[in-house]
Amino acid sequence: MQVLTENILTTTIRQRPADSYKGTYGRVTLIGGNRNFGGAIIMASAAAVYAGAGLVTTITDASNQSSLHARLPEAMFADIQDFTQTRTLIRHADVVVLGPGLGTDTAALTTLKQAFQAITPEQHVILDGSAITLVAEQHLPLPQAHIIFTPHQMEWQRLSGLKIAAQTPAANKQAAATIGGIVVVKSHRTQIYTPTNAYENPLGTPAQATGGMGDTLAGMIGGFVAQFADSSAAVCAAVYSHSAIAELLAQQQYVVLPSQIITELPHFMKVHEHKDV
Ligand SMILES: NC(=O)C1=CN([C@@H]2O[C@H](COP(=O)(O)OP(=O)(O)OC[C@H]3O[C@@H](n4cnc5c(N)ncnc54)[C@H](O)[C@@H]3O)[C@@H](O)[C@H]2O)[C@@H](O)CC1
Ligand SMILES: Nc1ncnc2c1ncn2[C@@H]1O[C@H](COP(=O)(O)OP(=O)(O)O)[C@@H](O)[C@H]1O
Ligand SMILES: [Mg+2]
Repeated sequence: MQVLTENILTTTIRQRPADSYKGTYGRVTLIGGNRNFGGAIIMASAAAVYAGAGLVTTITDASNQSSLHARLPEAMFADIQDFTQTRTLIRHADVVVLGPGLGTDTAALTTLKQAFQAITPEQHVILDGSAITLVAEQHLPLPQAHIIFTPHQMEWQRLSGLKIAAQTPAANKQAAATIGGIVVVKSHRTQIYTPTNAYENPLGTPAQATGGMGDTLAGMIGGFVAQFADSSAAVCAAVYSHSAIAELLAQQQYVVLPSQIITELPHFMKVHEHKDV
């Protein structure tokens, strides 16, 4: 298990080329947020925008539209019940983030199945929260794509069948290889399993133990993967940045809110971008 260092930031976060436009930095489509969990998809969407994704579209319950736009006018909105539009928006995306606040009822399951049908093999798909629970409980076949799972330990138990106490690095590595893709097993010391390597994030603080912290990470991963070519490095850099910002804020705060991490992200990325000398 390789322990991540600050090096992952400077090797991954590149200086923006002058000759570029929003299309250069990727289209991210996020799907989630039922009537009760609108905050989850808003935080994930904001994290993707603040991480630097070029274009962000949020597909969510119609009841979340005005809060999304009040909070994040940079994001476009689509109604989660409009499957034709959802299919088109997925087709046009480079990265799809599926699951924050989606819920696990019949409507959520239908949305997830429709989304899976629209996904194409070259796309990067981040499966988080409810999407992982539904895949595990409904034994859903996964679409062909570059899939990144971001389970917390209970979601990882549902997906891998490994009880939390049995989630050792060796067992996790084997389960991740069987499932395929990249797996981010979130805990107070998050581990990342890629097809070729395993990494441990040495950072993180209990000040992060608050609802929405994982939704925020899922959106950050979406934003990083949309911009940086090496997707394993992009995932590692997003995980490291999320915890590093939290640790910085926790020097002065008892609890760190997900939205504070989002606000701090553009400055943090500027400080740690690769400098051409
Ligand atoms: N503001 C919002 O709208 C929020 C929406 N959320 C959404 O709510 C849905 C359900 O997610 P939840 O994770 O709350 O519910 P889950 O039922 O999936 O998981 C929580 C359960 O897992 C257990 N658990 C064991 N180890 C854990 C660990 N290391 N981390 C977290 N839980 C652990 C908890 O004790 C609890 O019983 C997701 O779609 C999520 O995105 C949550 O993110 C909370 C905030
Ligand atoms: N004690 C802790 N130390 C370090 N990181 C933590 C701690 N508690 C939670 N986190 C981090 O917060 C996030 C929680 O994710 P998750 O449970 O999916 O949150 P939510 O679904 O509420 O957004 C993960 O990135 C996890 O690593
Ligand atoms: Mg979560």
